Parts: sequence; structure tokens; C-alpha cells
Amino acid sequence: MGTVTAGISVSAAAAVVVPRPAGRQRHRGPAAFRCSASAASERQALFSRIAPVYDHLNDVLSLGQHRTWKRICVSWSRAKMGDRILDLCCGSGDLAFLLSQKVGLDGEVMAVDFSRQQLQTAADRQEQRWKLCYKNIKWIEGDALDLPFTDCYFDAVTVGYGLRNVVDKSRAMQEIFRVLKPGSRASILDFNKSSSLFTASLQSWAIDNVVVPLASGYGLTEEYKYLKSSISQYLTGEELEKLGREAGFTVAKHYELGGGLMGNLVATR
Ligand SMILES: C/C(=C\Cc1cc(O)c2ccccc2c1O)CCC[C@H](C)CCC[C@H](C)CCCC(C)C
Ligand SMILES: C[S@@+](CC[C@H](N)C(=O)[O-])C[C@H]1O[C@@H](n2cnc3c(N)ncnc32)[C@H](O)[C@@H]1O
Repeated sequence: MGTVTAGISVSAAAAVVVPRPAGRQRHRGPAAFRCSASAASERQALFSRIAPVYDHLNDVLSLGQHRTWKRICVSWSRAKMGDRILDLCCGSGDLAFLLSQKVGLDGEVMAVDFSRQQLQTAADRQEQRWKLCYKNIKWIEGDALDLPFTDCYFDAVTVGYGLRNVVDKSRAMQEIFRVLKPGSRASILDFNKSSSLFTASLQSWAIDNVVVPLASGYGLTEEYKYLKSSISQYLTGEELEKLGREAGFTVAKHYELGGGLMGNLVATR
């Protein structure tokens, strides 16, 4: 069984967690910090609870389509042989495994998540797979809002269904920008907060009438109800492009996928 420990991963290769430059402190008011800290710990617990059935429900609920959307996200990151890639909010590792094949044994994929149960699922999947290249993946328990990597460290960053779930999206985007090499890309896949009444209604109907009822069969009603509220509180494509530019990206473009149900932001540093 693969293992992951807090802050570093123990996998096929020794973990590399690059220490952050000294002096980078986060100055948050105590009240604001307490609020976001409790929200973050609730989400951490939510994703740990759903970890055992997360992959299965994604396949069933999207009829396997989520794998297509993830392949597009990875393709648009322009990850290539020999690259060093960050898969942020990696969960059970779907994007990390795709990236692993893109970069090969000369490259490396650093997969970061703050849920130890999600990372354990990912490490176990890695153990069960035969492809030699998967040894280039390191599972790292860490926070997207305070990444343990030095500036300009990665050739690309992917985020699959993660940005919507972090409590401070602006801070996360700034961290993604900071750890990317100049000229490199972030590819950020998530649900699309559609401006089309039809698409938004279809998305909402599917979650209310298919997703949540099916998840209820696994005792995860509230966890999948969160999906709908998180989408309603997410950013539109235009707002995501603005967030990217505010973080310093020179180009940020949002593309709709799956008939507008999903979307992928491609931002270049
Ligand atoms: C991989 C997908 C979602 C990942 C995901 C993200 C979250 O933020 C969650 C939060 C809480 C619980 C679960 C998740 C979560 O799984 C996308 C596909 C899986 C979706 C759960 C299903 C979405 C269904 C679409 C709205 C309609 C699909 C229509 C057609 C079959 C393509
Ligand atoms: C919906 S899952 C996505 C998993 C995977 N990327 C995929 O595409 O299936 C969202 C993941 O983001 C992680 N997450 C949320 N907030 C985080 C944060 N601040 N730092 C690190 N991981 C976070 C959760 O633990 C969860 O595993």
C-alpha cells in the first residue's frame, strides 16, 4: 500500500519539498482567518469523507465524460516530456496520472492536496498500476493557499475541480502564478457558472435530480448538495479571466466544455 505523510510523500522516489523563501508571512485579520480556517477544515473533512467513492461516483454521474474533460485540461497545460508539473488539489490523482505519462521518467509530477484520505487513495492507485512512469509522481499533503515550493519552479500547473473548493480563490491564483516559470501555463478545469439560463437550469436540475439522489444512496447527501452551492458561489468565465489577470498572468482565457456545463481557464504567466 502506498503511503503519504504530512508535508512530504513517501513513494517510489524520495519526496522533494522545496522550502519556501523566509519572510513570506500571511497577514490576515484574526476574525477573517478564523472564518476561512473553519471553512477550509470543513471542506477538507468533506473530501476525506467522499474519498472512498469519489472516483466511482464521478464515472457514474458523468457517464465517464469527466475523463474527457480532464484529458483536455492536461492537454491545454502543454505538459511535455521532461517537465516538472504541479497538479494542485490532486485528489485521487486522475490528472496526476495523465500528467505522469506526458512528462515521462525524466519529468516529475508533484501532486498536492490537503486531504490525506484523497492522497492515500491516489497512492494506493499508483501502487496498483503497472506503468513505470507513474513512479514520477510524488503525493504531497499541503495547502493550495501556502505552497511549499520556491518561485518559478514548475513548467505547468493543473487544477482539476479544485479552485472552486478553495476558500480564497485569489490567494490560490497568486500562489499558482508564483510557482510557475515565466511563459508557462496554468490549466484550471471546473464546473462552469454559466450565464445561459438553459445551461444553468440543466446543471442545477441534474445535480438536484440525479447527482444528489444517487449520492444519498452512499450516505453523502449533504456532501453532494455542497456541489450545487459551491457552483452558485463560483466565478463566471469572465470573472476567472479577470482573477487570472489580477494575479499577474499576461493571458487568461476561459473555454466552455461539455455544452457549457464545464469550463477550463488557460492562463499564461
Ligand atoms: C469530476 C467532476 C466533479 C468532481 C467533483 C467536484 C466537487 O467540487 C465535488 C464536491 C462535492 C462532492 C463531489 C464533488 C465532485 O465529484 C465532474 C463529473 C462528476 C459530477 C459529480 C457529475 C456532474 C453531472 C453534470 C452536472 C451533468 C453531466 C451530464 C452528462 C452525463 C455529461
Ligand atoms: C473535487 S476534488 C478534485 C480532485 C481531482 N483534481 C479531480 O480532478 O478529480 C477537489 C480536491 O481539492 C482539495 N482541496 C480543496 N481545498 C484545498 C486546499 N486549500 N489545498 C489543497 N487541496 C485542497 C480537496 O481535498 C479535494 O481532494
